[in-house]
Amino acid sequence: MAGVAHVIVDVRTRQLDRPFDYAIPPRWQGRLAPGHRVYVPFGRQYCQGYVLSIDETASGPAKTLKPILAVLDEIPLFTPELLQLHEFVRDRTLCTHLEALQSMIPGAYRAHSVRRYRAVPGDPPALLSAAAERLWQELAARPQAFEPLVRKFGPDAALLLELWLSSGHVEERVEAEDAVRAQVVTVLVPSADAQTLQAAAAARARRAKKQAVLLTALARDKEVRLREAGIRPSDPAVQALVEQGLAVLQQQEVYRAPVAAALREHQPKRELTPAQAAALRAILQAMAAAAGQGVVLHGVTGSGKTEVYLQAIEACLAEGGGAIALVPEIALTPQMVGRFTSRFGQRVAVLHSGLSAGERRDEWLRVRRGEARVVVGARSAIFAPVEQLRLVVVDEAHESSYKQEERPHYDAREIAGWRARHNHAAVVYGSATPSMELLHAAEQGKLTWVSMPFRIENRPMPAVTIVDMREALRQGSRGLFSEALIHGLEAAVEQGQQALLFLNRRGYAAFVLCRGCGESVQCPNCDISLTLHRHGGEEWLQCHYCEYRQAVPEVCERCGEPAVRPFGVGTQQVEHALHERWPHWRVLRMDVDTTRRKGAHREAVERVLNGEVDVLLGTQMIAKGLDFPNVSFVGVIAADTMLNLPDFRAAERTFSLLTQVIGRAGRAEIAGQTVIQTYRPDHYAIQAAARHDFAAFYQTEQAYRQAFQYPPYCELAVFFASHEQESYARGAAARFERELRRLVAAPDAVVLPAAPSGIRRAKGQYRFQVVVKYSQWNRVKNAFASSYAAVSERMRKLGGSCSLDVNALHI
Ligand SMILES: Nc1ncnc2c1ncn2[C@@H]1O[C@H](COP(=O)(O)OP(=O)(O)OP(=O)(O)O)[C@@H](O)[C@H]1O
Ligand SMILES: [Zn+2]
Ligand SMILES: [Zn+2]
Repeated sequence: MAGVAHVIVDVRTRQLDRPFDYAIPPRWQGRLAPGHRVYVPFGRQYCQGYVLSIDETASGPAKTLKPILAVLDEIPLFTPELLQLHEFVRDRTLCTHLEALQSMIPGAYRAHSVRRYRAVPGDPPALLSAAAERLWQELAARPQAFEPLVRKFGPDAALLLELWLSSGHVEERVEAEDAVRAQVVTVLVPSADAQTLQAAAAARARRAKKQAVLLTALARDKEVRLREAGIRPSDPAVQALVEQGLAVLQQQEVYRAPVAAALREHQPKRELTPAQAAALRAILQAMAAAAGQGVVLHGVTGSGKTEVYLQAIEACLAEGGGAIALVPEIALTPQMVGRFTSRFGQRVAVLHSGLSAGERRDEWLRVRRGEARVVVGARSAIFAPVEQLRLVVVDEAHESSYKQEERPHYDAREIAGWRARHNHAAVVYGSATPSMELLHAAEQGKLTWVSMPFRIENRPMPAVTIVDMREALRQGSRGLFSEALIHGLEAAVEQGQQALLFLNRRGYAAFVLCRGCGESVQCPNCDISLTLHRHGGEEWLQCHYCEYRQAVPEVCERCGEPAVRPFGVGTQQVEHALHERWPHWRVLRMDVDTTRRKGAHREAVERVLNGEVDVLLGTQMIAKGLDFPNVSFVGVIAADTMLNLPDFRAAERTFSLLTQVIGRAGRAEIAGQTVIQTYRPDHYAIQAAARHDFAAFYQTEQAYRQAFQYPPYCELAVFFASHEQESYARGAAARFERELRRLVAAPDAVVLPAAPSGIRRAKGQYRFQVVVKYSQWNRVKNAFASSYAAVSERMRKLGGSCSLDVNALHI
């Protein structure tokens, strides 16, 4: 009886998207389990693979099967739950086994192969040169990997190794090595009891002081981490203790601790307000029901949602359960992470893209080993291997960053629902502006709706003034700041409070335009205008899509007029205008351009909290989730930038973003004032946000979505084809459309005609798309899968690429 493992190999081709059979070598039998990561031969190469299932009883043909070469981890990386979940992800997003599996684990767990050489005991080969002699000595000492040998001895080493391999003097082994491995430290541990150690220490107190110190430390702490103690393993004192049998040297694994992104903000546990207590009760009930129930927590900005999450998780831990809390792009929410880590300490693991690969690996491993029971993280943390999961919290549940834009196109909110059902747990979707989808699901009775309609201590919502910029323009004002905005800023800063200025566009100006002929300067690779940047005395044009840069032309490239002028305002321009007008104010700008460096975001938040900033100016990243008690004024420079995007969610996004940014004002003792500048003061999204009137916005928006059949009244799928040549991209989209129309029809699906994407060309690739509206994924998924297969492979051979985003947020 041999046993066969069904393995998904790490080779990226759609045709290989099935398990392959491998023989389980005798020494792994009974130990190998589904979810284990293994190392296998495949074709003429070696690669890592994931065991999907095992057939212990299989025999016969197993003889001819290739064997598993190694098992890469002590425990299977994938729990049985995650293996099941990968099937769901595959089914829901039409991705491959490999894509689904790899999206669940940290990138550090990607092994590559290392070839290692070992001298075969016995007579050495003829050593004809000094170099050969040295190489042989090196190999005789211990096995060596190929790359370092060649680096050390030059290309001749490769020839010699070939020669010795064929003469049988050297053996070769292929081993797997992870991209990022465990961090190990050398520790000295006692091999005698405390009494013996103390006696030995006393005996050496005079003659061998260093040994005595080490022995005392060993008796007390049971180990000495040598690097921390500033002692080398080769130190004579260490060696002496080892030789005398009093201690041994060991390699010990240590976790890398991620601290960079979190703020040490300790917040004591609070007495809940009645609204918070009611919300907590609803969550605990959902947990107790053990039926995978979902709760929408609709709490206005500053209503104290975080405290409710923290206490729900505490209850969950008290019952021995685990929890996952998702936050959007965690690097942007250092306060949230800080509140979790200061409340739960070592029981929390933090997982997000701001960590180094090593930190992420170690945090993940702490979860897998059951040492951390609470996970706080961004989108992919929804796959954290938390066992006995009782609660999933999705904070700011309306955020589009929960949807993965690349393959596999999963939505973490949906995965949260799956995991809650699978574990008989509960899921909470918290937001000040729940999405239309959440509202719809609640109306259909699929989710429970809980409201916290007031701020903590009944603090008032900020007062909002809408400024009609058309009016200001008519009255001859050309400045960036209206009278009301200037007044609000000055009032706040003069009273020692802080102000926040929001503008959703980075750079200096939106684009440059020739006044002679009306032409703007376009990116050569993309179908969009270049953005003007001005910083540190320099000026350049930059593409926000592909990062292409060029100088600002002095004359128009089309008509030759020296009339190229900037249009549209960006954050750099606002920063400049603030400096001009109020030179003594301390202004901090926060956008993608100022926060690229690791930790930059946390530092900025800290500076605001420490009162080192008068005006915080920035894009989306200052609009959400931050809790600054001293901010009394919020100004929105231009509310229309988001409204004008060609997206059916533009109104919802505007409403949500304005509500969030207004909500940053007046969160503590001081009352909040806000000013919104806009060219469309009557738009329902702006009006509703200004009046804090959720119901009004939702009613209008719902009617519109229903009339035009947009989500939540259907789902959208977008097929994308891109190619350097326009005709290929168009052709692939047309073919997909044709295939799909052949297989599905209304009412199951409405297939819209193939058309160029919003940005027709990006990064040198033409892009065409097909949008499909459907209502039940199960009724259309097979048609999608086969239409996609009919197009994608051919497109890949032509040097282009395709993608299919189902349950898409945008078109
Ligand atoms: N029960 C309580 N008593 C006193 N203060 C509280 C209580 N609960 C929360 N707070 C404080 O109220 C403030 C706002 O809470 P929190 O940041 O959780 O708001 P939120 O609901 O998440 O709002 P937003 O959606 O705007 O992020 C915080 O400073 C928090 O410490
Ligand atoms: Zn011109
Ligand atoms: Zn570009």
